[in-house]
Amino acid sequence: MTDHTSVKNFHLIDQLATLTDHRERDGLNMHLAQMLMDVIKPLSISVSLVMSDRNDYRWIPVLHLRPDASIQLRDPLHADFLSLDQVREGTPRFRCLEMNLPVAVDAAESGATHLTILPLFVGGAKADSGIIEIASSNRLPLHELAIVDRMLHVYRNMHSMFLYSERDVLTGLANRKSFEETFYKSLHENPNFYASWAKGIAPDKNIDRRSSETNEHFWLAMVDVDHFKQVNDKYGHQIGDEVLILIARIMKNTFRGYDRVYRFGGEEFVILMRSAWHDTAMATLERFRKNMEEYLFPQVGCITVSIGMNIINGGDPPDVVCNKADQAVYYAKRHGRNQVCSYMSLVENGLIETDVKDGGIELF
Ligand SMILES: Nc1nc2c(ncn2[C@@H]2O[C@H](COP(=O)(O)OP(=O)(O)OP(=O)(O)O)[C@@H](O)[C@H]2O)c(=O)[nH]1
Repeated sequence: MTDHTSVKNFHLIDQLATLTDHRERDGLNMHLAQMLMDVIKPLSISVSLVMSDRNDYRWIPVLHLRPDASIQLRDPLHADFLSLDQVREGTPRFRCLEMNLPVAVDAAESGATHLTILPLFVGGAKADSGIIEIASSNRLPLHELAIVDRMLHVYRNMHSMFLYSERDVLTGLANRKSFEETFYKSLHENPNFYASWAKGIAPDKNIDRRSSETNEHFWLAMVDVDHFKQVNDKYGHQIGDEVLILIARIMKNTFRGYDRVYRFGGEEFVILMRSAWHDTAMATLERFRKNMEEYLFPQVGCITVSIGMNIINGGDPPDVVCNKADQAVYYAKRHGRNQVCSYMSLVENGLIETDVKDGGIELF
């Protein structure tokens, strides 16, 4: 082996080793793209993920890397869903996902450059899938494709390891551990929002009248299943578990693909959602409450939920926002269950007292 070859091999192994240094999923896409840029030296590398809202599947470009290091990073939580390109059958990207294989698009078809499209994960064309696109002057030679394939192999292993640690084992929803990270991320990646959060600006109680679609807010809802102990006591723990799995499914079908749904533990769930208006956030939660009420759970029949919601604003750390939503849940439980209560409205109407200060500022 020549010195040159061993230096190259060492470099490759070093790149892979640093990929496994990551302790969080964030940054993994960028590291993969940088690694491929370094080894293959293409014109550009892009990563796009599939987002879904019920049966509407769209591409969200999350990363674009060129040798001059100009990059673009986007988090699906902030995407304007309807402005994204739809996933269309028959396109090279779709074929790549469908076949789970690399697809080469010649310069004549794609414009000035050759494109090599590879599936980011294995599992076909559905939500949570994605592609990596490599633009090059010439078709990628087989030995380079083999390198990309092996790097993707390591990437996928790392990715599924992170995914496993972020998931609730029973329902497959995100777990409590991943909540805090997303909570802060959602604030950081929305400059207007973060500016007011960092300054500790109190939420505007007229928010439902003043907000516009371009000025969206984040809302947190806590969901607690009503009389769940009775389900366990009457039908057994296994049926109780099945009910929790079905509730998670109803939640996934009710909320939009870019809303985040968590199981905090037991029969408690949390939703982190985006909406410009207090009333539309309430209406979405009301739709979920109704879907629950109308669903007939096998053996058990009807199960209802009590929901408390609150805006994320005014410098509240996650535990304070959760605490306020929890107070609204408590109110719902004490006043008949099977209802959605807004912390803001309850405080405004004098139905509960603000016992939590927001970064030293009294809200109302
Ligand atoms: N099957 C199952 N049950 C669970 C799980 N985690 C917690 N539970 C049960 O959830 C029940 C929660 O009961 P409580 O906190 O008394 O509340 P509840 O019966 O829903 O009553 P309200 O909240 O007042 O409407 C307990 O019986 C727990 O054992 C789980 O993973 N699986």
